[in-house]
Amino acid sequence: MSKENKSKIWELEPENEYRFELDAGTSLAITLVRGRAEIFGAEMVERKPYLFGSECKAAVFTWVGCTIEMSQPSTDYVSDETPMTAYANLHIAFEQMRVRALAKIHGSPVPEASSELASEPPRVLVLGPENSGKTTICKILANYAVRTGQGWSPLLANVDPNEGGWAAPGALSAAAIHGPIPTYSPANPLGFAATSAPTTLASNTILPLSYWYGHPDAKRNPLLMDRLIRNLGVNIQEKVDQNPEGQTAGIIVDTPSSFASGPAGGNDTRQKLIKACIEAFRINVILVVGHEKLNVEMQRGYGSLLTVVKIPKSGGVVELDHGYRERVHKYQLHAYMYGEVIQPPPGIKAGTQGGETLTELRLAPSSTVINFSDLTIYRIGAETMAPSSALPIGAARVVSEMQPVLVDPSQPGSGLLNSVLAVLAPFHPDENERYDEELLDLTVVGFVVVTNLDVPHKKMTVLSPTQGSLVGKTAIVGSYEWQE
Ligand SMILES: Nc1ncnc2c1ncn2[C@@H]1O[C@H](COP(=O)(O)OP(=O)(O)OP(=O)(O)O)[C@@H](O)[C@H]1O
Repeated sequence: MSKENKSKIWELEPENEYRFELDAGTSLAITLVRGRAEIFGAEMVERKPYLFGSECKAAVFTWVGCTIEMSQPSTDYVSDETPMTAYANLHIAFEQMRVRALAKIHGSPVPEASSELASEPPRVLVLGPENSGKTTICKILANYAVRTGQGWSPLLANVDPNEGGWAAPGALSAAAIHGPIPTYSPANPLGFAATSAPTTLASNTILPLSYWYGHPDAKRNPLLMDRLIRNLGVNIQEKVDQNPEGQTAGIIVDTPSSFASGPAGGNDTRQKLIKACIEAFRINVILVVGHEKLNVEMQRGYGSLLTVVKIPKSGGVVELDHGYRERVHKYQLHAYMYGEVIQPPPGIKAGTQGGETLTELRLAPSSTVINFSDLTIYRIGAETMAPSSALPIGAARVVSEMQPVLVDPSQPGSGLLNSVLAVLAPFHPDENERYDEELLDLTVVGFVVVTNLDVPHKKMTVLSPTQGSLVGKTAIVGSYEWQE
């Protein structure tokens, strides 16, 4: 049998979903042969092979029925039980909020609404336990909004540092979504970002705003999480104030699963972080994915101020274990540096990744040797091996959670080798506007990885996706490491 003959045709009934999971090192191509279909809300174009790789797990859903053809997947099945109707109804409710919000700004008659809240742009917080499909729901809702043809560009904010989003894992970020978000690899879960390759843009590139938290677990440094969430909120609010009309599409916020699990009660860390999100993004709708206790807790805490809706979890969501998540972080950093080009499976000649042709997605990072003194590196809050002279005057060895501590690359145990560093935007040019913790409020301009430390010569080698000079720049190191 020729390799081409291994492809398989599936006929999907209306409202059915074809689900698949790929093993490491394999790729898959799916072609829509007839009918209409979508991948997490992004419509497929007929007769175009869509490639998937890097252990992608996803689904092709159809409202009206379709025929799809695919090359050999690892695990696959069709389900006729999906929560898509519930998600579509949510989208319709949000759409009405957008239309009313826009009418209000234009001074046009506002269609009847049951409450004052319903005439505001939807500002949605998605909460749920691990593997409940939160990120996927955010993607579906954003994709349905851009698909309406009304010109909406909803903001998508990712406050789950474990997710990666458009930047490196460890970042919190937000971006305006102008076109459908493709799903083809967990290395780019929220679509193509321009952060690593401003000159090699895919047509549907996203320009995110990012802050660096630096660790996978939101509870490791809740004070820093709180501050960065509020920074994102302030930044977004500035944009809303400049262009209220452009922001009627609203915002959708994806959260870490740790926000959903833990003891109830107002003083709990996760409660504080949920509150930080609600305040920072001026949330008016909370979606709780398949979690009765959390739903009741949110109803009690916020039900009188905003709308709390419990929504079903999809049976298709895959349980992701720790090993998989670590591999995904590697894929993400590799894709950040080199781009990601999925090799088509045997028999497929030309494929697309989320509708983009492959050649545009390959990058060439640069490896540069710099002096230790060229780049100033800090670690936030953690005790480091820095000499006491590097600590702020009067500070004891125990440092506060928010204290930026200078890292000396020449000290043994600096922890810099193979570390991911977030390079920050410059400090305020006016000395009088500077303040102690300004570092925490600077956005990320890019990421580099320390690939070699030459202590005797006080030099280090860094891998960077762009050629830009690092001299005089400031960077933060967290707990992420990467080796090719
Ligand atoms: N209907 C589906 N069919 C197949 N795979 C799916 C489906 N829905 C989600 N998935 C996959 O399941 C995995 C987990 O989903 P997702 O990332 O949305 O969950 P999450 O709740 O955000 O996870 P986390 O615990 O990281 O916060 C992802 O790989 C996603 O692509």
